[in-house]
Amino acid sequence: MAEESSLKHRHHTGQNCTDSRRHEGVELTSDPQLDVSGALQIVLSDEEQHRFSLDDEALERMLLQERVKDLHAVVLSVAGAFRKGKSFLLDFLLRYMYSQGSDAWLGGDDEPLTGFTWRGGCERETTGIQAWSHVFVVEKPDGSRVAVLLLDTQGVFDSQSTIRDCATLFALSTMISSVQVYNLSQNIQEDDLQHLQLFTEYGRLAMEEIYLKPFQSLMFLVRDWSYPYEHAFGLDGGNQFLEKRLQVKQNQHEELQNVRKHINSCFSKISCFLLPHPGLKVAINPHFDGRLQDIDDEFKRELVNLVPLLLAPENLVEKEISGSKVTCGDLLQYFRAYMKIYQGEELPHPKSMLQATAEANNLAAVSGAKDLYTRSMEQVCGGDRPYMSPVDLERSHEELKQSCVRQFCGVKKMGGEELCRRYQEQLEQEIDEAYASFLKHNHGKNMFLAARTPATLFLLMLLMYVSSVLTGFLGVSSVAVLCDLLMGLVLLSLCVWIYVRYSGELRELGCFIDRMTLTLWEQRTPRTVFSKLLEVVWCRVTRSAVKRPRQRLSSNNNLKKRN
Ligand SMILES: Nc1nc2c(ncn2[C@@H]2O[C@H](COP(=O)(O)OP(=O)(O)OP(=O)(O)O)[C@@H](O)[C@H]2O)c(=O)[nH]1
Ligand SMILES: [Mg+2]
Repeated sequence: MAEESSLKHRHHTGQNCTDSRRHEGVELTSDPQLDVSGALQIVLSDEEQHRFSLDDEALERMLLQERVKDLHAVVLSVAGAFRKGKSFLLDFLLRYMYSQGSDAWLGGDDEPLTGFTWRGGCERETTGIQAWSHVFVVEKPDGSRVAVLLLDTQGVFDSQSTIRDCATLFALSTMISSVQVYNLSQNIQEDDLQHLQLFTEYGRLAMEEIYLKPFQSLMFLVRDWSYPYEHAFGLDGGNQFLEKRLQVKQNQHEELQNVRKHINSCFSKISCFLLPHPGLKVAINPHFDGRLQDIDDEFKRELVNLVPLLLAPENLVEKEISGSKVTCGDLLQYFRAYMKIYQGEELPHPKSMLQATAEANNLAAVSGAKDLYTRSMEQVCGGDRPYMSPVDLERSHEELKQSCVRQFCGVKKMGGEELCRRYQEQLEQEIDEAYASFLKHNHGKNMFLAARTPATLFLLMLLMYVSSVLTGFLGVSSVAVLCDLLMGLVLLSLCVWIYVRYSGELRELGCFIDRMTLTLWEQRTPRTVFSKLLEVVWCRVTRSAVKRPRQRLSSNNNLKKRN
């Protein structure tokens, strides 16, 4: 515990800026609400729920101060993997901002480094997004005044964050900043580019309007660069190296080309700076507290070149959204809007490479097996096949379902048993849904079922006609007229139904008539009438058939008797 506290160099109070100083181009006025400057936690992370929230009040206090709220904002953020010296670097940027104009901005040899919390050790330090509470007001060479904000972000790929957490924070800081420093160690690896592609795509997805390029300036900052004999330290060497790394070549694999094209299409300006190793005291001494005397000269030399490149008044890049410059007041609104999108559930969840690949494998296998089922069922009962008995259809479905599931299980897939079982259930469900649709289609081919509506209507008409004749004959003319009217209505419905079936128009009306007749059919009235009629006719036919032989028999008997 004691060792841990000695490792930490917490400097929350940072530089007290209650004094009013003015150096070339930088104005440090007293801050009435934020009397002591420090790191302000503007995005808080909920470890258990893996959710982020905005400290609206803190952000409002910072961005809506009278002296900055209407000034165009310059937002510099540092993001990248955890434990790679991001907060450490930001503290040098703070030193520059507090003492700009002075050549000795780097500070005294035995001055501990203060500002954003940094420390040695292997566990992560910064969480969520922190902003330096003092917003610097800088006068640019053209006379305009801008507000400069510095952001420190949680390092990605720590052992407690999901890919979605990392993507959310990286995307948020890229969307909000005008200059994003992508802090890398030793080299620019392909996975660094792939992650940048994933995170920026996640950011792009959340932006409503995309004006040419969604993000502004990106600087790859390669720490501990060990190959100065190939590409010299600094910006020129870095840009040469980056040009080589981001080059799209004809003979390159499409996957490599896509990553590069994507990164180039996302940022208006991309640069790279190669920074030397700061020395072993910085890297491994647990008592190192940031004193310049413990840092290698070469590192300090390059730091003096790097920091003004980012923060000198002539190099400041104002934040633009959809092509127009954004004030600190506007920035607050954008921050709120972006945060809301990431808190919602509309965006897809970025996944780890294995999980995404495993899901893709399983989905492809599901799709292949379902295709096989559909093709085979088309052959059994497709559109050009005649009506099939439902029992036979169900038998074919069961057989095909089993063989499709077998095919799905036979395909080699990543992700293990559990994932495979989940996708097998999905396949079975999709097959069952497809079967329900085939069943309906087959049902529709049944001629008798198709003729149900006209048959019912015809029967109704006949019924009305008979009733009308009978009641007319008995002298109940009002009922006879009612029957005639009903018969006319049924005839009209029949004509409309035929028209709908023929033209394909007014389908809603056709469905309504079908529903009505189906209700009647289910009431069994027409069916009963129809079967009764059949019964009567049948009885008459059979009775006359029985009578005739009997008559013949009795006349024969009579003849016999007479004889
Ligand atoms: N090798 C190396 N170490 C550095 C460099 N800069 C700083 N460090 C050391 O890296 C360690 C971590 O520094 P931090 O600034 O806290 O790192 P961070 O990236 O902010 O870490 P998280 O907040 O956990 O994401 C400290 O011990 C620093 O002394 C560098 O350029 N190279
Ligand atoms: Mg940090």
